[in-house]
Amino acid sequence: MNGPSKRFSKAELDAALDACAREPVHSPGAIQPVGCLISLDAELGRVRQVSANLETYLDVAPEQALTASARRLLGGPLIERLQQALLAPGPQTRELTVNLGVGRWRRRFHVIAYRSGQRVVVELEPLLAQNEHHLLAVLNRWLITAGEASSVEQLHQRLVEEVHRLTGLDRIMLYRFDEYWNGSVVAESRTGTAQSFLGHHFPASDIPAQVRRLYDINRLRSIPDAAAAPVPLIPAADPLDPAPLDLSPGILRAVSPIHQTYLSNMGVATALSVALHDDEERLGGLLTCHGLTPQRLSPGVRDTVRALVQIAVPQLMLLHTKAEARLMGEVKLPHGLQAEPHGQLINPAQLLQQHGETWLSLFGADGIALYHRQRHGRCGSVPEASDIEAVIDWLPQSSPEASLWHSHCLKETPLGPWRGQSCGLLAVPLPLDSQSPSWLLLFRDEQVDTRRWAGEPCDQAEYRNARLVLTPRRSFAEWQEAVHDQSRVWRRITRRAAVELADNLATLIASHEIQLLNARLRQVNDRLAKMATHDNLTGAWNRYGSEEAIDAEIAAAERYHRPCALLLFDVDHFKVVNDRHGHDIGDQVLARLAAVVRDNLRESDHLGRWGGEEFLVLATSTDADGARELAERLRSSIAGTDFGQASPVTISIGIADFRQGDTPKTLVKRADDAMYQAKQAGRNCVRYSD
Ligand SMILES: Nc1nc2c(ncn2[C@@H]2O[C@H](COP(=O)(O)OP(=O)(O)OP(=O)(O)O)[C@@H](O)[C@H]2O)c(=O)[nH]1
Repeated sequence: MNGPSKRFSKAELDAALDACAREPVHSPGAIQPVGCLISLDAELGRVRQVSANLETYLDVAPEQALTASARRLLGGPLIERLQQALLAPGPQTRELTVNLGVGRWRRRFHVIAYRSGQRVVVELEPLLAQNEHHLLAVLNRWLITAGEASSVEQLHQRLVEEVHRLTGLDRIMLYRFDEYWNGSVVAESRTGTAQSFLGHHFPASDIPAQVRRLYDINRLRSIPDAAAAPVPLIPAADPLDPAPLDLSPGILRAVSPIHQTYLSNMGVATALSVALHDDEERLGGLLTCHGLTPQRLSPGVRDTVRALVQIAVPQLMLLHTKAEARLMGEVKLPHGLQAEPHGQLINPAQLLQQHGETWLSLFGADGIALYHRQRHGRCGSVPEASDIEAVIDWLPQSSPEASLWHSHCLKETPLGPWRGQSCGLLAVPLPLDSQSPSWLLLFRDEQVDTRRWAGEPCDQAEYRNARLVLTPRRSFAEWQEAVHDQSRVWRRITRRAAVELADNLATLIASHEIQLLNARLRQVNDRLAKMATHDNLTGAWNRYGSEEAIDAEIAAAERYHRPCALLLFDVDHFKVVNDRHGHDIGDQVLARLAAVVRDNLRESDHLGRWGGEEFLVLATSTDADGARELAERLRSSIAGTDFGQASPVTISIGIADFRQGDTPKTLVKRADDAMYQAKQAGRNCVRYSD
């Protein structure tokens, strides 16, 4: 930015701005000449102040009015109506239509009455003979047109066009404030003679804070003739109440000289503005109508303009909410998102590889980084990895409890040194309950913004009586200013969507990590279960697992009357193997033997280690003959296997087939007896228990 002024220091300008901000615009002690004003005491008995032009409207000289009673000046019926109206609860201002005066002075007036401190102010504005029946039709039509607008921009445009048609003024503009109260014209409808201000920026000082506050009190400001000389109040100060009369709620309040000059420099003779407040009652913009020649709008037309705006505002909020909801919908993570290959922690880099580009375009960002568990993923224009670390270190100190941090001018923040080519950052912490915080970081590069100002904003002060005062710009010709080191601002809707995305990411990460934890728990449990039922050396069931399997198989055999057999076998002279070759070789023999046996079994048969060098095979759906065949196959396979230095290795097998009434104990006992017989018979053979 070029700095606040080429000619004045910041301190000088700040002082001038301060003085401007203290100008009592709400109590100028004067009114516009399109009507007259009478200030009464709180009881509506005495007249305390009148506008100097009273005679023009009521044919009563101010001096005479000041000595008269309110009843005498305004008539008993009006005073009684005002008393009733002001006593009843309701809006601050009361509006009535009355006939006042006698003879040729009798006229219809629009009356606005309101309390101002301990006084009652009555503003009278003569009514023009206008047929205003069409106003209701305008409102009815607008209710439909406004409701049909499909975007904020379309509704803005329709509003300025509708007001243009209704008022016939030369230029209707919709003016929106940014966060710093600078304004820009976002929609316009005008006649060919009026200069266009569409897209122009106006500095915050054009509508200073105390003027903005007036719009909070009174949403409508009407200036039928900007050049008209203000009409003072007589006497200038109320002798019984020296507090200046606050005219904020009324319609006639005089225009401040600085504003008069401003409008005249702009070529504006008539101005009408209506405030647009957002759902938090913050002044968000103004609908401003300009006429190039002085024109009076009737109270009915003014009220209709105000009503058009009032109808548009909730519709605008609805459209904003819809746009926001659309964006929120788009930051929802796809259902069943393949976050990471099974069994791995969320990898931010991979997540951004999949979705980074989509998110960049949704948020209008140039770079995005996701930081989680000391790892970060990046996509687009993002500062160096070490700079990201510095940013992450600093962020929690900036506002520890905040749901986000953002800047569109990083150069002016402590992150300046690490910003790289990024000028804007929107940082949202992921709401995860973890020791080290996780962040979603959106970056924007510099956007050299060529701002079209209506008039050069820095040429707004001059020395008067050795004091710097703000002056309205003399020229409203377009003036361009290049704004550097800034990105586009992070709008509220974008900020909300980023918080939503961070929430969604946190949910994804948390559920993924819980799944991971569950998978690990399952693995550990499986291992523990295996350890409880299996033998470590051979992979066969251990004694406990074997017993469980025999129990289950006997129960099934009994229930379904299906055969099963138990083969119990023991390595012959295994002690010799250990003694000769050592225990390790003995172990290897057992492991090899189990593998050979397993190779000879069907899926449904089971191998168990009964103890030491004694094994069993539980052969399901196998009768005595099948068991004999299997036993012989096992025996010969072992005898024919090369066990290296421990060879030859042989086994003796005892077989017992299931008989109705068998228990595990009886079945094992018969198999054990048969195996004993095999040993007795010289080993390396099979015996069947009859
Ligand atoms: N290496 C090793 N040896 C084992 C293991 N379990 C039992 N043994 C050994 O196996 C041998 C069994 O010896 P014995 O009961 O006398 O029977 P055997 O020498 O096989 O003789 P028979 O059964 O009568 O043919 C003992 O020396 C045990 O120490 C084991 O897990 N590893």
